[in-house]
Amino acid sequence: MDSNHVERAREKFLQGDSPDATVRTHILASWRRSVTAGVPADRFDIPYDPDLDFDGSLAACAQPVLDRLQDQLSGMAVSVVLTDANGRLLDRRVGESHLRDKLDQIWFAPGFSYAERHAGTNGVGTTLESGASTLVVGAEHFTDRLRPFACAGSPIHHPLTHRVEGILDITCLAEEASQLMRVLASQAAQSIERLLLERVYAGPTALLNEFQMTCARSANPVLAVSGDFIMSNSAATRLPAIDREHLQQLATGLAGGARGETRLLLSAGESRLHYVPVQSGRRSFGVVLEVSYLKLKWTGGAGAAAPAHPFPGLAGADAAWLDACGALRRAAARSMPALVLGEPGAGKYALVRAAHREQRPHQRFTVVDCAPEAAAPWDALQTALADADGTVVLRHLDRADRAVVTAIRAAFAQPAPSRWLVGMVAAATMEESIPPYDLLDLFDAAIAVPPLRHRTGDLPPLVEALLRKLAPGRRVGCSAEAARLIAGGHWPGNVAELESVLRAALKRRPVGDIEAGDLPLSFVSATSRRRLSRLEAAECDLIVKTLWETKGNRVRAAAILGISRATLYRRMSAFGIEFVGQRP
Ligand SMILES: Nc1ncnc2c1ncn2[C@@H]1O[C@H](COP(=O)(O)OP(=O)(O)OP(=O)(O)O)[C@@H](O)[C@H]1O
Repeated sequence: MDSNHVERAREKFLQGDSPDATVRTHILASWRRSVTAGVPADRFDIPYDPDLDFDGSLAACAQPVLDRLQDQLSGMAVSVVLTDANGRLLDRRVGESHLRDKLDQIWFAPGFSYAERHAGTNGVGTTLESGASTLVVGAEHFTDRLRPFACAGSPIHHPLTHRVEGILDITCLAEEASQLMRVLASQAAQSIERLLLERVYAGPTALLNEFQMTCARSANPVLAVSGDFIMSNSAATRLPAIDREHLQQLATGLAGGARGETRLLLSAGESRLHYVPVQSGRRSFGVVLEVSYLKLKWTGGAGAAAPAHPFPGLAGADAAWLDACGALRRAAARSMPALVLGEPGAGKYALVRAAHREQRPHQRFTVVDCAPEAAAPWDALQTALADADGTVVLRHLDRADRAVVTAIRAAFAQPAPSRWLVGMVAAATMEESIPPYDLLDLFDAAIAVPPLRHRTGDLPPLVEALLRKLAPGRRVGCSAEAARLIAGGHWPGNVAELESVLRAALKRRPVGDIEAGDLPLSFVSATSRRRLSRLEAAECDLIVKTLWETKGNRVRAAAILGISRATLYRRMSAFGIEFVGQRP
Protein backbone atom coordinates (compact mmCIF):
# COMPACT_ATOMS: atom_id res chain seq x y z
CA MET A 1 0.00 0.00 0.00
CA ASP A 2 1.08 3.58 -0.68
CA SER A 3 3.20 4.78 2.23
CA ASN A 4 1.74 8.30 2.02
CA HIS A 5 -1.74 6.88 2.57
CA VAL A 6 -0.56 5.05 5.67
CA GLU A 7 1.24 8.19 6.86
CA ARG A 8 -1.96 10.21 6.58
CA ALA A 9 -4.11 7.46 8.14
CA ARG A 10 -1.69 7.30 11.10
CA GLU A 11 -1.87 11.11 11.58
CA LYS A 12 -5.68 10.92 11.59
CA PHE A 13 -5.66 7.97 14.00
CA LEU A 14 -3.31 9.77 16.40
CA GLN A 15 -5.60 12.83 16.34
CA GLY A 16 -8.46 10.58 17.45
CA ASP A 17 -10.28 10.37 14.13
CA SER A 18 -12.15 7.22 13.12
CA PRO A 19 -10.14 4.27 11.80
CA ASP A 20 -9.07 4.49 8.20
CA ALA A 21 -10.04 1.60 5.90
CA THR A 22 -6.71 1.87 4.04
CA VAL A 23 -4.78 0.54 7.04
CA ARG A 24 -4.33 -3.23 7.33
CA THR A 25 -6.64 -4.65 10.00
CA HIS A 26 -3.95 -6.21 12.18
CA ILE A 27 -1.92 -2.97 12.11
CA LEU A 28 -4.97 -0.96 13.15
CA ALA A 29 -5.67 -3.47 15.95
CA SER A 30 -2.06 -3.06 17.11
CA TRP A 31 -2.32 0.79 17.07
CA ARG A 32 -5.40 0.49 19.27
CA ARG A 33 -3.55 -1.83 21.70
CA SER A 34 -0.64 0.64 21.76
CA VAL A 35 -3.02 3.48 22.71
CA THR A 36 -4.66 1.33 25.40
CA ALA A 37 -1.24 0.44 26.80
CA GLY A 38 -0.43 4.17 27.02
CA VAL A 39 2.51 4.06 24.58
CA PRO A 40 3.40 7.66 23.56
CA ALA A 41 3.72 8.06 19.77
CA ASP A 42 6.13 11.01 20.01
CA ARG A 43 8.49 9.61 22.66
CA PHE A 44 10.46 6.39 22.73
CA ASP A 45 11.21 4.83 26.07
CA ILE A 46 11.72 1.07 26.38
CA PRO A 47 13.03 -0.95 29.36
CA TYR A 48 16.45 -2.55 29.48
CA ASP A 49 17.33 -5.71 31.39
CA PRO A 50 21.01 -6.73 31.45
CA ASP A 51 20.26 -10.03 33.26
CA LEU A 52 18.39 -11.94 30.57
CA ASP A 53 19.11 -15.59 29.82
CA PHE A 54 21.38 -14.75 26.87
CA ASP A 55 22.84 -18.28 26.89
CA GLY A 56 19.61 -20.23 27.52
CA SER A 57 18.33 -23.10 25.38
CA LEU A 58 16.56 -20.83 22.85
CA ALA A 59 19.68 -18.74 22.26
CA ALA A 60 21.86 -21.86 22.07
CA CYS A 61 19.56 -23.52 19.49
CA ALA A 62 19.25 -20.32 17.44
CA GLN A 63 22.98 -19.69 17.30
CA PRO A 64 23.83 -21.80 14.20
CA VAL A 65 20.84 -20.35 12.34
CA LEU A 66 21.85 -16.78 13.23
CA ASP A 67 25.48 -17.52 12.27
CA ARG A 68 24.39 -18.79 8.87
CA LEU A 69 22.13 -15.78 8.24
CA GLN A 70 24.89 -13.43 9.35
CA ASP A 71 27.19 -14.95 6.71
CA GLN A 72 24.53 -14.73 4.01
CA LEU A 73 23.56 -11.12 4.83
CA SER A 74 27.12 -9.87 5.23
CA GLY A 75 27.51 -6.41 3.59
CA MET A 76 23.74 -5.94 3.29
CA ALA A 77 21.76 -3.31 5.25
CA VAL A 78 19.74 -6.00 7.03
CA SER A 79 19.71 -7.21 10.63
CA VAL A 80 18.54 -10.45 12.20
CA VAL A 81 17.35 -10.47 15.77
CA LEU A 82 16.31 -13.12 18.27
CA THR A 83 14.03 -12.20 21.19
CA ASP A 84 12.61 -14.16 24.10
CA ALA A 85 8.88 -14.76 24.61
CA ASN A 86 8.57 -11.30 26.19
CA GLY A 87 10.01 -9.47 23.21
CA ARG A 88 13.40 -8.82 24.87
CA LEU A 89 16.34 -8.98 22.48
CA LEU A 90 18.72 -11.87 23.13
CA ASP A 91 20.92 -11.68 20.05
CA ARG A 92 21.40 -9.27 17.14
CA ARG A 93 23.38 -9.70 13.94
CA VAL A 94 23.77 -6.75 11.52
CA GLY A 95 25.15 -7.07 8.02
CA GLU A 96 26.49 -3.54 7.72
CA SER A 97 27.75 -0.79 10.06
CA HIS A 98 25.57 2.12 8.85
CA LEU A 99 22.42 0.19 9.79
CA ARG A 100 24.04 -0.91 13.06
CA ASP A 101 24.42 2.76 14.12
CA LYS A 102 20.80 3.48 13.27
CA LEU A 103 19.61 0.43 15.23
CA ASP A 104 21.74 1.47 18.22
CA GLN A 105 19.95 4.83 18.18
CA ILE A 106 16.58 3.12 18.64
CA TRP A 107 18.03 0.66 21.23
CA PHE A 108 17.29 -2.28 18.96
CA ALA A 109 19.98 -4.19 20.82
CA PRO A 110 20.31 -7.13 23.27
CA GLY A 111 18.65 -6.51 26.64
CA PHE A 112 16.01 -4.01 25.38
CA SER A 113 12.33 -4.91 25.22
CA TYR A 114 10.35 -4.47 22.02
CA ALA A 115 7.11 -5.74 23.57
CA GLU A 116 4.18 -3.85 22.06
CA ARG A 117 3.21 -2.31 25.40
CA HIS A 118 6.59 -0.52 25.47
CA ALA A 119 7.53 0.04 21.83
CA GLY A 120 4.08 0.16 20.19
CA THR A 121 3.42 -1.54 16.84
CA ASN A 122 6.60 -3.29 15.56
CA GLY A 123 7.72 -6.58 14.05
CA VAL A 124 8.63 -8.15 17.38
CA GLY A 125 5.86 -6.98 19.75
CA THR A 126 3.03 -7.18 17.22
CA THR A 127 4.04 -10.71 16.17
CA LEU A 128 3.97 -11.70 19.84
CA GLU A 129 0.50 -10.20 20.29
CA SER A 130 -1.00 -11.65 17.10
CA GLY A 131 0.84 -14.98 17.25
CA ALA A 132 1.40 -14.88 13.46
CA SER A 133 4.23 -13.66 11.23
CA THR A 134 3.92 -9.91 10.76
CA LEU A 135 5.59 -7.37 8.49
CA VAL A 136 5.49 -3.77 9.77
CA VAL A 137 6.70 -1.11 7.32
CA GLY A 138 7.51 2.58 7.92
CA ALA A 139 4.50 4.58 9.14
CA GLU A 140 2.73 1.38 10.20
CA HIS A 141 4.96 1.59 13.29
CA PHE A 142 3.10 3.32 16.10
CA THR A 143 5.95 5.44 17.44
CA ASP A 144 7.67 8.15 15.40
CA ARG A 145 11.16 6.78 16.14
CA LEU A 146 10.49 3.46 14.39
CA ARG A 147 9.04 4.94 11.18
CA PRO A 148 12.33 4.81 9.21
CA PHE A 149 12.40 1.00 9.54
CA ALA A 150 10.68 -2.13 8.27
CA CYS A 151 10.66 -5.31 10.31
CA ALA A 152 9.27 -8.79 9.83
CA GLY A 153 8.79 -11.03 12.85
CA SER A 154 8.01 -14.73 12.97
CA PRO A 155 7.13 -16.67 16.14
CA ILE A 156 9.34 -19.58 17.26
CA HIS A 157 7.19 -22.29 18.85
CA HIS A 158 8.26 -24.93 21.36
CA PRO A 159 8.08 -28.21 19.42
CA LEU A 160 6.11 -30.04 22.12
CA THR A 161 4.07 -27.43 23.98
CA HIS A 162 3.63 -25.19 20.91
CA ARG A 163 4.00 -22.19 23.20
CA VAL A 164 5.77 -19.18 21.66
CA GLU A 165 9.37 -19.30 22.91
CA GLY A 166 10.58 -16.19 21.10
CA ILE A 167 10.63 -14.18 17.88
CA LEU A 168 12.96 -14.21 14.91
CA ASP A 169 12.95 -10.75 13.38
CA ILE A 170 14.47 -9.36 10.18
CA THR A 171 14.84 -5.56 10.06
CA CYS A 172 15.97 -3.11 7.38
CA LEU A 173 15.26 0.48 6.33
CA ALA A 174 11.64 1.11 5.29
CA GLU A 175 12.50 1.95 1.68
CA GLU A 176 14.09 -1.50 1.24
CA ALA A 177 11.14 -3.43 2.69
CA SER A 178 9.99 -6.57 0.91
CA GLN A 179 7.49 -9.35 1.56
CA LEU A 180 10.46 -11.72 1.21
CA MET A 181 11.59 -10.58 4.67
CA ARG A 182 8.60 -12.36 6.13
CA VAL A 183 9.41 -15.56 4.25
CA LEU A 184 13.03 -15.38 5.37
CA ALA A 185 12.02 -14.77 9.01
CA SER A 186 9.59 -17.65 9.03
CA GLN A 187 12.10 -20.07 7.42
CA ALA A 188 14.70 -19.13 10.02
CA ALA A 189 12.12 -19.55 12.83
CA GLN A 190 11.30 -23.05 11.52
CA SER A 191 14.99 -23.98 11.45
CA ILE A 192 15.28 -22.92 15.09
CA GLU A 193 12.16 -24.96 15.96
CA ARG A 194 13.81 -28.05 14.39
CA LEU A 195 16.93 -27.52 16.51
CA LEU A 196 14.75 -27.09 19.61
CA LEU A 197 13.08 -30.41 18.79
CA GLU A 198 16.46 -32.14 18.44
CA ARG A 199 17.46 -30.68 21.79
CA VAL A 200 14.22 -31.88 23.43
CA TYR A 201 14.92 -35.43 22.26
CA ALA A 202 18.66 -35.36 22.87
CA GLY A 203 18.33 -36.15 26.61
CA PRO A 204 15.86 -39.06 26.30
CA THR A 205 17.83 -40.45 23.33
CA ALA A 206 21.13 -40.36 25.23
CA LEU A 207 19.47 -41.96 28.28
CA LEU A 208 17.82 -44.66 26.16
CA ASN A 209 21.13 -45.44 24.40
CA GLU A 210 23.00 -45.81 27.68
CA PHE A 211 20.16 -47.91 29.13
CA GLN A 212 20.10 -50.24 26.10
CA MET A 213 23.88 -50.63 26.11
CA THR A 214 23.84 -51.56 29.81
CA CYS A 215 20.94 -54.01 29.35
CA ALA A 216 22.72 -55.64 26.40
CA ARG A 217 25.73 -56.59 28.50
CA SER A 218 24.02 -57.30 31.85
CA ALA A 219 21.20 -59.46 33.20
CA ASN A 220 21.28 -57.50 36.49
CA PRO A 221 18.53 -55.04 37.38
CA VAL A 222 19.05 -51.88 35.29
CA LEU A 223 17.16 -48.62 35.73
CA ALA A 224 17.30 -45.35 33.81
CA VAL A 225 16.07 -42.45 35.93
CA SER A 226 15.36 -38.88 34.90
CA GLY A 227 13.31 -36.97 37.48
CA ASP A 228 10.02 -38.81 37.91
CA PHE A 229 10.62 -40.85 34.76
CA ILE A 230 11.97 -44.40 35.21
CA MET A 231 12.78 -47.09 32.66
CA SER A 232 13.58 -50.59 33.94
CA ASN A 233 14.59 -53.92 32.46
CA SER A 234 12.59 -56.97 33.57
CA ALA A 235 15.04 -57.80 36.39
CA ALA A 236 14.57 -54.30 37.79
CA THR A 237 10.76 -54.49 37.62
CA ARG A 238 11.00 -57.37 40.09
CA LEU A 239 12.84 -55.24 42.67
CA PRO A 240 10.66 -54.50 45.71
CA ALA A 241 8.97 -51.08 45.59
CA ILE A 242 11.06 -49.85 48.51
CA ASP A 243 14.30 -50.63 46.65
CA ARG A 244 13.09 -48.89 43.50
CA GLU A 245 12.15 -45.83 45.54
CA HIS A 246 15.53 -45.91 47.28
CA LEU A 247 17.35 -46.16 43.94
CA GLN A 248 15.27 -43.35 42.45
CA GLN A 249 16.18 -41.09 45.38
CA LEU A 250 19.85 -42.02 45.01
CA ALA A 251 19.69 -41.25 41.29
CA THR A 252 18.79 -37.62 42.01
CA GLY A 253 22.08 -37.16 43.82
CA LEU A 254 24.13 -39.05 41.24
CA ALA A 255 22.91 -37.28 38.08
CA GLY A 256 25.30 -34.55 37.05
CA GLY A 257 28.37 -36.16 38.64
CA ALA A 258 30.90 -38.58 37.22
CA ARG A 259 30.24 -42.27 36.51
CA GLY A 260 31.22 -44.58 39.35
CA GLU A 261 30.38 -47.37 41.76
CA THR A 262 29.13 -47.52 45.32
CA ARG A 263 27.90 -50.15 47.78
CA LEU A 264 24.46 -50.14 49.31
CA LEU A 265 22.10 -52.47 51.09
CA LEU A 266 18.92 -53.43 49.27
CA SER A 267 16.21 -55.85 50.34
CA ALA A 268 17.93 -58.71 48.57
CA GLY A 269 21.26 -58.02 50.19
CA GLU A 270 24.39 -55.96 50.12
CA SER A 271 24.74 -54.69 46.59
CA ARG A 272 27.05 -52.89 44.24
CA LEU A 273 25.57 -49.97 42.35
CA HIS A 274 27.19 -48.98 39.08
CA TYR A 275 25.99 -45.57 37.86
CA VAL A 276 26.42 -43.63 34.63
CA PRO A 277 25.14 -40.03 34.59
CA VAL A 278 23.80 -38.92 31.19
CA GLN A 279 24.22 -35.39 29.86
CA SER A 280 22.17 -33.56 27.27
CA GLY A 281 24.24 -30.66 25.96
CA ARG A 282 25.60 -29.03 29.08
CA ARG A 283 22.66 -30.15 31.24
CA SER A 284 22.55 -33.34 33.24
CA PHE A 285 19.55 -35.33 32.06
CA GLY A 286 19.47 -38.49 34.17
CA VAL A 287 21.40 -41.53 35.26
CA VAL A 288 21.52 -45.23 34.41
CA LEU A 289 21.87 -47.55 37.41
CA GLU A 290 22.92 -51.19 37.41
CA VAL A 291 22.58 -53.26 40.58
CA SER A 292 24.67 -56.34 41.28
CA TYR A 293 24.50 -58.32 44.51
CA LEU A 294 27.53 -58.93 46.67
CA LYS A 295 27.44 -60.48 50.08
CA LEU A 296 23.85 -61.36 50.92
CA LYS A 297 21.78 -63.20 48.39
CA TRP A 298 18.06 -63.76 48.32
CA THR A 299 18.18 -67.41 47.33
CA GLY A 300 14.50 -67.61 46.39
CA GLY A 301 14.94 -64.72 43.94
CA ALA A 302 12.58 -61.79 44.14
CA GLY A 303 10.78 -62.91 41.00
CA ALA A 304 9.96 -66.31 42.44
CA ALA A 305 8.02 -64.79 45.32
CA ALA A 306 4.35 -65.61 45.72
CA PRO A 307 2.07 -62.54 45.77
CA ALA A 308 2.54 -60.98 49.19
CA HIS A 309 -0.34 -60.82 51.67
CA PRO A 310 -0.41 -59.32 55.16
CA PHE A 311 -0.07 -61.24 58.41
CA PRO A 312 -3.21 -61.71 60.47
CA GLY A 313 -3.56 -58.94 63.05
CA LEU A 314 -1.21 -56.54 61.26
CA ALA A 315 -2.79 -53.74 59.27
CA GLY A 316 -1.47 -52.36 55.99
CA ALA A 317 -1.67 -53.07 52.29
CA ASP A 318 1.02 -50.75 50.92
CA ALA A 319 3.19 -52.49 48.31
CA ALA A 320 6.46 -51.93 50.21
CA TRP A 321 4.89 -53.18 53.45
CA LEU A 322 3.53 -56.26 51.67
CA ASP A 323 6.96 -56.83 50.09
CA ALA A 324 8.42 -56.89 53.62
CA CYS A 325 5.66 -59.32 54.77
CA GLY A 326 6.39 -61.64 51.82
CA ALA A 327 10.15 -61.57 52.33
CA LEU A 328 9.83 -62.33 56.06
CA ARG A 329 7.35 -65.12 55.41
CA ARG A 330 9.79 -66.78 52.99
CA ALA A 331 12.74 -66.27 55.33
CA ALA A 332 10.80 -67.76 58.28
CA ALA A 333 9.65 -70.75 56.25
CA ARG A 334 13.20 -71.57 55.12
CA SER A 335 14.97 -70.63 58.38
CA MET A 336 16.96 -68.16 56.37
CA PRO A 337 18.96 -65.81 58.61
CA ALA A 338 17.57 -62.33 57.95
CA LEU A 339 18.47 -58.79 58.85
CA VAL A 340 15.41 -56.56 59.28
CA LEU A 341 16.02 -52.85 58.74
CA GLY A 342 13.63 -49.99 59.47
CA GLU A 343 13.19 -46.79 61.41
CA PRO A 344 12.31 -47.05 65.11
CA GLY A 345 8.69 -48.01 65.65
CA ALA A 346 8.13 -48.96 62.00
CA GLY A 347 6.84 -52.41 62.96
CA LYS A 348 9.92 -54.63 62.60
CA TYR A 349 9.32 -56.61 65.76
CA ALA A 350 5.58 -56.94 65.07
CA LEU A 351 6.37 -58.35 61.61
CA VAL A 352 8.99 -60.83 62.81
CA ARG A 353 6.71 -62.02 65.59
CA ALA A 354 3.83 -62.47 63.13
CA ALA A 355 6.06 -64.34 60.64
CA HIS A 356 7.21 -66.67 63.41
CA ARG A 357 3.63 -67.32 64.58
CA GLU A 358 2.46 -68.12 61.10
CA GLN A 359 5.41 -70.15 59.80
CA ARG A 360 7.03 -71.64 62.94
CA PRO A 361 4.21 -71.88 65.51
CA HIS A 362 5.78 -74.83 67.34
CA GLN A 363 9.25 -73.41 67.73
CA ARG A 364 10.50 -71.39 70.66
CA PHE A 365 10.67 -67.60 70.12
CA THR A 366 13.56 -65.96 71.97
CA VAL A 367 14.35 -62.29 71.96
CA VAL A 368 17.86 -61.11 72.76
CA ASP A 369 17.74 -57.37 73.40
CA CYS A 370 21.19 -56.12 72.46
CA ALA A 371 20.69 -52.54 73.70
CA PRO A 372 23.24 -51.66 76.41
CA GLU A 373 20.47 -50.95 78.95
CA ALA A 374 18.82 -54.35 78.34
CA ALA A 375 18.65 -56.46 81.49
CA ALA A 376 20.43 -59.69 80.58
CA PRO A 377 21.33 -60.31 76.96
CA TRP A 378 23.71 -63.05 78.15
CA ASP A 379 20.92 -65.12 79.72
CA ALA A 380 18.74 -64.67 76.67
CA LEU A 381 21.63 -65.74 74.46
CA GLN A 382 22.07 -68.94 76.48
CA THR A 383 18.33 -69.70 76.20
CA ALA A 384 18.46 -69.03 72.48
CA LEU A 385 21.27 -71.50 72.02
CA ALA A 386 19.50 -74.21 73.96
CA ASP A 387 17.25 -74.90 70.96
CA ALA A 388 18.76 -75.83 67.64
CA ASP A 389 15.53 -75.03 65.80
CA GLY A 390 14.07 -72.01 67.63
CA THR A 391 13.63 -68.48 66.35
CA VAL A 392 16.23 -66.11 67.77
CA VAL A 393 15.62 -62.40 67.44
CA LEU A 394 18.57 -60.09 68.01
CA ARG A 395 16.67 -56.87 68.76
CA HIS A 396 18.32 -53.41 68.72
CA LEU A 397 21.38 -54.90 67.09
CA ASP A 398 22.43 -51.42 65.99
CA ARG A 399 23.02 -50.50 69.64
CA ALA A 400 25.03 -53.56 70.63
CA ASP A 401 28.36 -52.79 72.25
CA ARG A 402 31.59 -54.52 71.34
CA ALA A 403 31.22 -57.21 74.05
CA VAL A 404 27.73 -58.16 72.84
CA VAL A 405 28.88 -58.25 69.21
CA THR A 406 31.73 -60.60 70.21
CA ALA A 407 29.35 -62.81 72.20
CA ILE A 408 26.92 -63.02 69.29
CA ARG A 409 29.70 -63.95 66.92
CA ALA A 410 30.85 -66.72 69.26
CA ALA A 411 27.31 -67.94 69.93
CA PHE A 412 26.37 -68.30 66.29
CA ALA A 413 29.73 -69.51 65.00
CA GLN A 414 28.32 -73.03 64.61
CA PRO A 415 25.66 -73.24 61.89
CA ALA A 416 22.26 -74.55 62.98
CA PRO A 417 20.29 -74.95 59.75
CA SER A 418 16.88 -75.21 61.47
CA ARG A 419 17.33 -72.17 63.66
CA TRP A 420 15.86 -68.91 62.36
CA LEU A 421 18.19 -66.07 63.25
CA VAL A 422 16.78 -62.57 62.84
CA GLY A 423 18.75 -59.38 63.43
CA MET A 424 16.84 -56.13 63.85
CA VAL A 425 18.38 -52.73 63.10
CA ALA A 426 16.48 -49.53 63.96
CA ALA A 427 17.76 -47.58 60.97
CA ALA A 428 16.55 -47.18 57.41
CA THR A 429 19.92 -47.98 55.86
CA MET A 430 22.94 -49.95 56.90
CA GLU A 431 25.85 -47.67 57.68
CA GLU A 432 29.37 -48.98 58.21
CA SER A 433 29.41 -47.18 61.57
CA ILE A 434 26.66 -49.46 62.93
CA PRO A 435 28.14 -52.34 65.01
CA PRO A 436 26.36 -55.21 63.23
CA TYR A 437 28.17 -54.29 60.03
CA ASP A 438 30.78 -56.75 61.27
CA LEU A 439 28.05 -59.38 61.68
CA LEU A 440 26.63 -59.15 58.17
CA ASP A 441 28.06 -62.54 57.23
CA LEU A 442 25.64 -64.17 59.73
CA PHE A 443 22.69 -63.21 57.51
CA ASP A 444 21.55 -64.31 54.09
CA ALA A 445 18.84 -61.75 53.40
CA ALA A 446 18.09 -58.13 54.30
CA ILE A 447 14.50 -56.99 54.59
CA ALA A 448 13.47 -53.33 54.72
CA VAL A 449 10.37 -52.22 56.64
CA PRO A 450 9.14 -48.91 55.17
CA PRO A 451 8.63 -45.87 57.41
CA LEU A 452 5.02 -44.86 58.04
CA ARG A 453 5.32 -41.57 56.13
CA HIS A 454 6.09 -43.56 52.98
CA ARG A 455 2.83 -45.50 53.26
CA THR A 456 0.30 -42.93 54.40
CA GLY A 457 -2.41 -44.95 52.62
CA ASP A 458 -2.03 -47.46 55.46
CA LEU A 459 -2.95 -44.88 58.11
CA PRO A 460 -6.74 -45.52 58.18
CA PRO A 461 -6.48 -49.33 58.64
CA LEU A 462 -3.64 -48.87 61.14
CA VAL A 463 -5.71 -46.41 63.20
CA GLU A 464 -8.58 -48.86 63.17
CA ALA A 465 -6.38 -51.82 64.18
CA LEU A 466 -4.62 -49.86 66.93
CA LEU A 467 -7.90 -48.53 68.33
CA ARG A 468 -9.24 -52.10 68.43
CA LYS A 469 -6.10 -53.20 70.27
CA LEU A 470 -6.05 -50.24 72.70
CA ALA A 471 -9.79 -50.18 73.44
CA PRO A 472 -10.97 -53.78 72.99
CA GLY A 473 -14.72 -54.11 72.87
CA ARG A 474 -15.30 -50.35 73.03
CA ARG A 475 -17.02 -48.35 70.30
CA VAL A 476 -14.27 -45.91 69.34
CA GLY A 477 -13.38 -44.13 66.11
CA CYS A 478 -11.98 -40.90 64.68
CA SER A 479 -13.81 -37.76 63.57
CA ALA A 480 -13.09 -36.50 60.04
CA GLU A 481 -10.99 -33.60 61.39
CA ALA A 482 -8.93 -35.88 63.64
CA ALA A 483 -8.40 -38.26 60.69
CA ARG A 484 -7.27 -35.30 58.54
CA LEU A 485 -4.72 -34.24 61.18
CA ILE A 486 -3.45 -37.80 61.49
CA ALA A 487 -3.15 -38.09 57.71
CA GLY A 488 -1.08 -34.87 57.62
CA GLY A 489 1.41 -36.05 60.26
CA HIS A 490 5.05 -36.77 59.47
CA TRP A 491 5.25 -39.60 62.05
CA PRO A 492 8.97 -39.67 62.84
CA GLY A 493 8.23 -42.30 65.51
CA ASN A 494 6.25 -44.37 62.98
CA VAL A 495 3.54 -46.83 64.13
CA ALA A 496 4.81 -46.69 67.72
CA GLU A 497 4.19 -42.93 67.73
CA LEU A 498 0.74 -43.35 66.18
CA GLU A 499 -0.07 -45.86 68.87
CA SER A 500 1.01 -43.50 71.67
CA VAL A 501 -0.96 -40.59 70.15
CA LEU A 502 -4.11 -42.74 70.03
CA ARG A 503 -3.47 -44.02 73.55
CA ALA A 504 -3.29 -40.42 74.82
CA ALA A 505 -6.44 -39.46 72.88
CA LEU A 506 -8.33 -42.42 74.34
CA LYS A 507 -7.57 -41.13 77.82
CA ARG A 508 -9.44 -37.95 76.94
CA ARG A 509 -12.25 -39.69 75.07
CA PRO A 510 -12.48 -43.35 76.13
CA VAL A 511 -15.57 -44.01 73.97
CA GLY A 512 -17.02 -42.46 70.81
CA ASP A 513 -15.25 -40.55 68.05
CA ILE A 514 -11.87 -38.99 68.88
CA GLU A 515 -11.99 -35.29 68.01
CA ALA A 516 -9.07 -33.15 66.80
CA GLY A 517 -8.85 -31.54 70.26
CA ASP A 518 -8.38 -34.96 71.89
CA LEU A 519 -5.17 -35.59 70.00
CA PRO A 520 -2.02 -34.69 71.93
CA LEU A 521 -0.70 -33.45 68.63
CA SER A 522 2.61 -35.17 69.23
CA PHE A 523 2.98 -35.29 65.52
CA VAL A 524 3.84 -33.09 62.63
CA SER A 525 1.22 -31.69 60.35
CA ALA A 526 2.90 -31.33 57.01
CA THR A 527 0.89 -28.97 54.84
CA SER A 528 3.43 -29.12 52.07
CA ARG A 529 3.36 -32.42 50.25
CA ARG A 530 5.73 -31.35 47.49
CA ARG A 531 8.41 -33.86 46.58
CA LEU A 532 11.60 -33.02 48.46
CA SER A 533 15.08 -33.52 47.07
CA ARG A 534 17.20 -36.11 48.84
CA LEU A 535 19.10 -33.41 50.66
CA GLU A 536 15.90 -31.60 51.66
CA ALA A 537 14.30 -34.86 52.80
CA ALA A 538 17.35 -35.59 54.98
CA GLU A 539 17.25 -32.06 56.42
CA CYS A 540 13.49 -32.29 57.03
CA ASP A 541 13.90 -35.67 58.73
CA LEU A 542 16.68 -34.32 60.95
CA ILE A 543 14.58 -31.33 62.04
CA VAL A 544 11.55 -33.51 62.74
CA LYS A 545 13.66 -36.05 64.65
CA THR A 546 15.27 -33.33 66.77
CA LEU A 547 11.92 -31.67 67.51
CA TRP A 548 10.52 -35.05 68.39
CA GLU A 549 13.40 -35.76 70.76
CA THR A 550 13.07 -32.34 72.41
CA LYS A 551 9.29 -32.83 72.72
CA GLY A 552 8.71 -29.85 70.46
CA ASN A 553 11.01 -27.45 72.32
CA ARG A 554 12.24 -25.26 69.48
CA VAL A 555 14.89 -23.44 71.53
CA ARG A 556 16.55 -26.72 72.46
CA ALA A 557 16.06 -28.16 68.98
CA ALA A 558 17.73 -25.11 67.39
CA ALA A 559 20.63 -25.41 69.86
CA ILE A 560 21.10 -29.12 69.13
CA LEU A 561 20.97 -28.48 65.38
CA GLY A 562 23.42 -25.57 65.76
CA ILE A 563 21.17 -23.09 63.97
CA SER A 564 19.34 -19.95 65.11
CA ARG A 565 15.72 -20.18 66.16
CA ALA A 566 14.76 -17.94 63.22
CA THR A 567 16.46 -20.35 60.80
CA LEU A 568 14.67 -23.29 62.41
CA TYR A 569 11.30 -21.51 61.99
CA ARG A 570 12.15 -20.67 58.38
CA ARG A 571 13.14 -24.25 57.53
CA MET A 572 10.05 -25.64 59.31
CA SER A 573 7.83 -23.35 57.31
CA ALA A 574 9.64 -24.24 54.05
CA PHE A 575 9.02 -27.95 54.70
CA GLY A 576 5.43 -27.34 55.82
CA ILE A 577 6.18 -28.60 59.33
CA GLU A 578 3.53 -27.02 61.49
CA PHE A 579 3.98 -28.76 64.75
CA VAL A 580 6.05 -31.41 66.48
CA GLY A 581 5.80 -32.09 70.16
CA GLN A 582 3.33 -31.81 73.01
CA ARG A 583 0.59 -29.23 72.89
CA PRO A 584 -0.52 -27.84 76.22
N1 LIG B 1 1.03 -53.17 60.75
C1 LIG B 1 0.74 -53.04 62.05
N2 LIG B 1 -0.51 -53.26 62.46
C2 LIG B 1 -0.81 -53.10 63.75
N3 LIG B 1 0.07 -52.71 64.71
C3 LIG B 1 1.33 -52.48 64.34
C4 LIG B 1 1.74 -52.63 62.99
N4 LIG B 1 3.04 -52.31 62.90
C5 LIG B 1 3.44 -52.00 64.14
N5 LIG B 1 2.42 -52.10 65.00
C6 LIG B 1 2.48 -51.80 66.43
O1 LIG B 1 3.28 -50.63 66.58
C7 LIG B 1 4.12 -50.74 67.71
C8 LIG B 1 5.57 -50.58 67.28
O2 LIG B 1 5.94 -51.67 66.46
P1 LIG B 1 7.29 -52.49 66.67
O3 LIG B 1 7.65 -52.58 68.13
O4 LIG B 1 7.16 -53.75 65.92
O5 LIG B 1 8.31 -51.51 65.97
P2 LIG B 1 9.89 -51.69 65.78
O6 LIG B 1 10.17 -51.27 64.39
O7 LIG B 1 10.31 -53.05 66.18
O8 LIG B 1 10.43 -50.61 66.81
P3 LIG B 1 11.90 -50.42 67.48
O9 LIG B 1 12.88 -50.34 66.37
O10 LIG B 1 11.77 -49.13 68.18
O11 LIG B 1 12.12 -51.59 68.36
C9 LIG B 1 3.84 -52.08 68.34
O12 LIG B 1 2.90 -51.93 69.37
C10 LIG B 1 3.22 -52.87 67.20
O13 LIG B 1 2.31 -53.85 67.68
